[in-house]
Amino acid sequence: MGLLEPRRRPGRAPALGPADHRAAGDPAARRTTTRRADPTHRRTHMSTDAPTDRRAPIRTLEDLAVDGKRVFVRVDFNVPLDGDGAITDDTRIQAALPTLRRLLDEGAALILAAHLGRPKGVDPALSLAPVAARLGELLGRGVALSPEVVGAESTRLAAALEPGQVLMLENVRFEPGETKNDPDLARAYAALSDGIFVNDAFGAAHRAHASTEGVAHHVEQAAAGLLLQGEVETLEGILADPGRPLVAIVGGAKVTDKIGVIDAFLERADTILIGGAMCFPFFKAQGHEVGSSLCEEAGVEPAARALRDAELKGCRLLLPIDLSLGREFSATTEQRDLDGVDTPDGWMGLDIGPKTAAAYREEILGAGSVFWNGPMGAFELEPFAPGTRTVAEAVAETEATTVVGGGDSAAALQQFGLGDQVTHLSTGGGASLELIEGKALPGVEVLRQA
Ligand SMILES: Nc1ncnc2c1ncn2[C@@H]1O[C@H](COP(=O)(O)OP(=O)(O)O)[C@@H](O)[C@H]1O
Ligand SMILES: O=C(OP(=O)(O)O)[C@H](O)COP(=O)(O)O
Repeated sequence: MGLLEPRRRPGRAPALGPADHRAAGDPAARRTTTRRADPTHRRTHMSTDAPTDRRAPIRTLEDLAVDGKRVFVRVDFNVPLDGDGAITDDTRIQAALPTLRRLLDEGAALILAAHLGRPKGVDPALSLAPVAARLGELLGRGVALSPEVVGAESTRLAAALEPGQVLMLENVRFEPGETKNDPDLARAYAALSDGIFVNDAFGAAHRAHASTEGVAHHVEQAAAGLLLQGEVETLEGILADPGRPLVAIVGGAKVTDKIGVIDAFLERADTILIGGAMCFPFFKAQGHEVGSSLCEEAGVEPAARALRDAELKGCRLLLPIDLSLGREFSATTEQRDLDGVDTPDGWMGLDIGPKTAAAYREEILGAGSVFWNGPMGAFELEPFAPGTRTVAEAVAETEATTVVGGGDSAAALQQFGLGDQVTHLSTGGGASLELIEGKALPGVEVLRQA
């Protein structure tokens, strides 16, 4: 995703859907094992190797005393802007409101820190001014913006704060020490507060930066905000104790970026549904023709290994059985359906076909829990949106617990007007994937109780 592009909810007895019957009798379904999803099935290793089992709990707002205190709050307000610098999607600002309102209601004054884009030094186009203005509207109170990140002016403005007031610092990435996790900068952040740090920036929790990780070492109290806490609990929950069957849908463009996620789900999921350009390295590994489809060469070997691992681990890894083809990556390109997956020369697969979409829909409707990351095709091109739309509608419709891991799948859900019909729509793309992979997120680890 581009820097300023959009960032982008009980289980039922899972009946075997028609897709199971069709696929079980149909070698073209390319499932690598024939084991059926069994709702009573719990892998024994589930309880032993969930990535977070051994970690201490995270400190939360319950652990803080903020009345009459100035609190340094890190939020992820990395929102998309249009060419005129106007915010086109304020989801991330809205998502932080419960934390901010609660701290204000408890008598705190807030010093907010956030990044926008990836500036190299000060860049007026990436000022947080429009964000401060929008936050002020949403909170119904003024939000002052310091013209700098740290320095005499920020110190003066922070010192003058009364309970209930909000000060936003300029884009923390205007300071070169931010992304280097410079301890002096981290100390300067802490000094603006009364020794209290709240991290609610889940989308940036995979970054060990001065305002996400470093500052926590220089305050007396550090805790997770409600958003970060909810994100971590939900994502860890779907790994540790998912409703069965657990169906993971992995799409998008690059296997190499998401092989860690596929590996994590090979250990835990009952079924993995592969879509998007992600399927072509799998097809290549199986000896199929991919035509001029986007097929990441470096993904072929990991895909072959994932196919072998799926057999070994008894995870159903399903690949498309039909495709929607175009001549080129364009909304106006010549289009045809392919019943099968051997893509002819001069054509590229730009979406899963209707049979695949219908089969994936049945898997999702029969799931106890669903995790989705990555679109099923080039959904931003209307002719190639139907596969992603069918999956999005099934994710919205299923009674399963549904977790969508940010990024383009979250954008797709919003595009189809279904963003509010899932159990959990993550505000973090990279952060949610790293957490699912079992990686430690620095911005979360630093909040664990000693
Ligand atoms: N078959 C395909 N061919 C080309 N591009 C595709 C195809 N399927 C999906 N894509 C592209 O993949 C991109 C999203 O991939 P990715 O960044 O991996 O997803 P996410 O942001 O959800 O992690 C979209 O821009 C979409 O156009
Ligand atoms: O938008 C973000 O990440 P995401 O695109 O992975 O959801 C976060 O604000 C982190 O931004 P960064 O990837 O510039 O550190």
